[in-house]
Amino acid sequence: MIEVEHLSKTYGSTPAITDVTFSVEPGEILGFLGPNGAGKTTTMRILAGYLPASSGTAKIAGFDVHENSLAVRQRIGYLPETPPLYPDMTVEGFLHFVARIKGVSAGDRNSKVDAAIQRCNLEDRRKVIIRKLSKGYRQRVGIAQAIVHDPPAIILDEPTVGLDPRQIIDVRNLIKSLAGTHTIILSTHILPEVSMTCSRVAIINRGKVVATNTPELLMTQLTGGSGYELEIEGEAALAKQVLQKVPGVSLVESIPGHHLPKDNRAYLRVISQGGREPGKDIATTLISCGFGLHEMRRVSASLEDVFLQLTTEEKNLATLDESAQDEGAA
Ligand SMILES: Nc1ncnc2c1ncn2[C@@H]1O[C@H](COP(=O)(O)OP(=O)(O)OP(=O)(O)O)[C@@H](O)[C@H]1O
Repeated sequence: MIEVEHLSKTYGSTPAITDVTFSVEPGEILGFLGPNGAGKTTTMRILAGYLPASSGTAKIAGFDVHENSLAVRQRIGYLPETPPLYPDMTVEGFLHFVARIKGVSAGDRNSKVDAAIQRCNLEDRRKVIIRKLSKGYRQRVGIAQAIVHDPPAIILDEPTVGLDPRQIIDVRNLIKSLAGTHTIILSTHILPEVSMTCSRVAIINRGKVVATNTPELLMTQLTGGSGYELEIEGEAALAKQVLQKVPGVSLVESIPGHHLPKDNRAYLRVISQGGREPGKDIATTLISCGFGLHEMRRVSASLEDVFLQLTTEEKNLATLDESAQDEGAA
């Protein structure tokens, strides 16, 4: 439904995205995950037809976003980072207006607006002026305007930013309820958003897609599904340096919330490379370098570990990409 191939965008001489390739199957929710400045908004805007790419192609339902932008706009709903709302209109009035400009016929407008209002739980606010709505409700109106013409594809750019925890849950549930009947691409820098909402994830870093897969398979592939938590005696920074050199170790990080400088203890998480079991070498290296080892246990790696690893290391991670795997299997 959404096919992006070798997409690049340069602002002046600054590359924002480089050779971005991914696809989203019908009914799927793809999480487009990356840190600030990774290139998420740039990609979303190109897909929505608001920004021309410097090179490469993007197609939605078979239509090129650049060459057939009108056909594409009829088939997508787009929620930018800041929802495009008219604050002096009522919710209902605004959705009628959007339905009209999106080409919904006069005869269909009432039923489409009602359906969007119902889907986004806006029944009790339909007559309210938008400027009087809370941020959470405005976001729902933003999603309602994206789906009012019932497009097959929906593009959501950071849909839960600035919402309180309750509103975040509501908006995530709403997005999940749209899957199956819609194809969704959702950009976010928030990890739990991806594991809770998305069936697949593309991780983007510094303008490049560094991995694409289901959240579960990404974790397994990258880490072999395992890591180790350590309680050691000695200086954390030094221990990290030493452990990073152990063969089979991919990432060493401090465990947040554990900081007891008084007794000279450090709490570290070590993530192994896929299929490697460096536990024995970790223990012997620590002991031979004079660290005390008070505890060492195996833990499953989290998506957070994967994300950190992919976005903090300068590695060639192309082998983690599904397409690269397919090629390998062929
Ligand atoms: N209009 C612009 N002119 C010049 N550079 C830009 C412009 N828009 C974005 N950039 C740069 O392109 C890169 C990608 O930005 P983009 O907004 O796409 O990232 P993002 O992943 O959406 O980040 P965030 O989560 O902070 O919104 C950044 O380095 C940014 O500074």
